[in-house]
Amino acid sequence: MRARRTPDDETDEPRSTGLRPSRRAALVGGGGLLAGVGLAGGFAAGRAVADDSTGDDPTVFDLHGTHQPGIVTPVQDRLHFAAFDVTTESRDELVEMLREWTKAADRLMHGDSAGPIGPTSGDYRTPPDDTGEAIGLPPSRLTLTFGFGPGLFTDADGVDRFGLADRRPALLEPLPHFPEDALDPERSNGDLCIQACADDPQVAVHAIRNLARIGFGTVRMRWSQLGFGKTSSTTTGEETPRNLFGFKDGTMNITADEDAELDEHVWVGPDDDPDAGWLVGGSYLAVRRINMRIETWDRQPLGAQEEFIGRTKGGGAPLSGGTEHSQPDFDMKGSTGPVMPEDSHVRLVHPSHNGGSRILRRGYNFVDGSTALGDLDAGLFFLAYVRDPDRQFIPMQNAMAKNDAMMEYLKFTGSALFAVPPGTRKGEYIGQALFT
Ligand SMILES: C=CC1=C(C)c2cc3[nH]c(cc4nc(cc5[nH]c(cc1n2)c(C)c5CCC(=O)O)C(CCC(=O)O)=C4C)c(C)c3C=C
Ligand SMILES: [Fe+2]
Repeated sequence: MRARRTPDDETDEPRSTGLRPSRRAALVGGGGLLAGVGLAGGFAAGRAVADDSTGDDPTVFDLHGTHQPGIVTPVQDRLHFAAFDVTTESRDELVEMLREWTKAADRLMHGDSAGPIGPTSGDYRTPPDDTGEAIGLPPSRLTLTFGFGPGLFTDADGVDRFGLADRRPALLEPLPHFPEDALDPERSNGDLCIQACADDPQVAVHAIRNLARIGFGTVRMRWSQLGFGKTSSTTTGEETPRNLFGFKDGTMNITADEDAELDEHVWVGPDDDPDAGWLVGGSYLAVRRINMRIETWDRQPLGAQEEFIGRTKGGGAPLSGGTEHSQPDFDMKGSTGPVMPEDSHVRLVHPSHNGGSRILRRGYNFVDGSTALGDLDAGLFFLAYVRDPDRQFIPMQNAMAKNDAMMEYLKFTGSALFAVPPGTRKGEYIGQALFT
């Protein structure tokens, strides 16, 4: 077994050898696999279901498969999400970058350096092909999920940038401006996106940073968002996580074992869009950066907080009774009206009030420092995978924006929609079917 590399080791290896330093190899057998990264809870979750992790190592997910990782694979606790603008005008350069991203993503998810040389080997006169901050860190269940925004197909003037316009999915339109949106253009939209999730934030940040480095000259990062504390899960049998309002979030999420529900609500089907056959087996990702006015929320009585949500704060049961996973009874009458208030969140977004629609949520809490007024710049970075944004996400968001009592405590500051291609087959590059 290799010992962990330290700066002092560097003189042991001749430079420019092309030896491939593996972050993982540096740890396996070194007694340090789990050390210091707080993985215990995440591991249990990862093992609870048949997941897409590769081989015997539950900390490694496979880039290759029917669907991209990072959608139904068990939700890790940390996020770095990045949206990019494509700056090149060359389709060949764009494709070449996707090839390079594919190779790097595969390496990174295995806990290897982003490039074959690594952060501390190679020619002294050239920049390393990995930035180094993940040396010694395990793969940490890193998943990298890639999406294509509307602007990749046609620009704001309708110009077909890369000969892809006739393959643009009909549903891939920028999200509309919803009532009460207060969007920051610098936190919205983008031609490409990468969702990096991992058990260790440094691993997620390292992945985004290196993919951005590889894309230099072809793409420019438009905005990015860090998240901590998942607000939903895709696995059963684990404690439901909580959002920054203190409520259990993700109780009724679609889980990885619900194959029929995933086919109905998440994966794009073969007959969905004749122009977008390349997207079959993929999905659409709706992104919303939602600031939560937590200081004001914290001054609301417990009973009012529960009425805003429609669930109890402690156990997460519907206000109509039962336990966390009981279905709400929307007809149950209280002394002043329905026990599940007409303007409560779960009533408005429940499938029975949305034509049977469900969505796969994969959001994260965020805190980005504080505002000039002394409030936390905090909230929920909402990520949802859907088969049809027009029928699923948009009506739900509209119902919420117009009628949800919780809106008083929310401010929507970022928004984007991406088409997420299906999984990458071995030997292919991410999204290849779009370009061939
Ligand atoms: C447009 C979709 C949704 C947005 C935006 C949204 C924001 C948001 N949600 C919470 C807190 C909770 N949401 C809960 C359930 C829930 N939320 C949505 C959709 C959006 N939420 C759905 C589809 C559901 C599930 C409904 C169901 O099937 O019953 C819950 C309850 C627990 C749970 O089921 O997950 C909470 C709590 C916040 C704070 C928020 C914006 C910041
Ligand atoms: Fe919600």
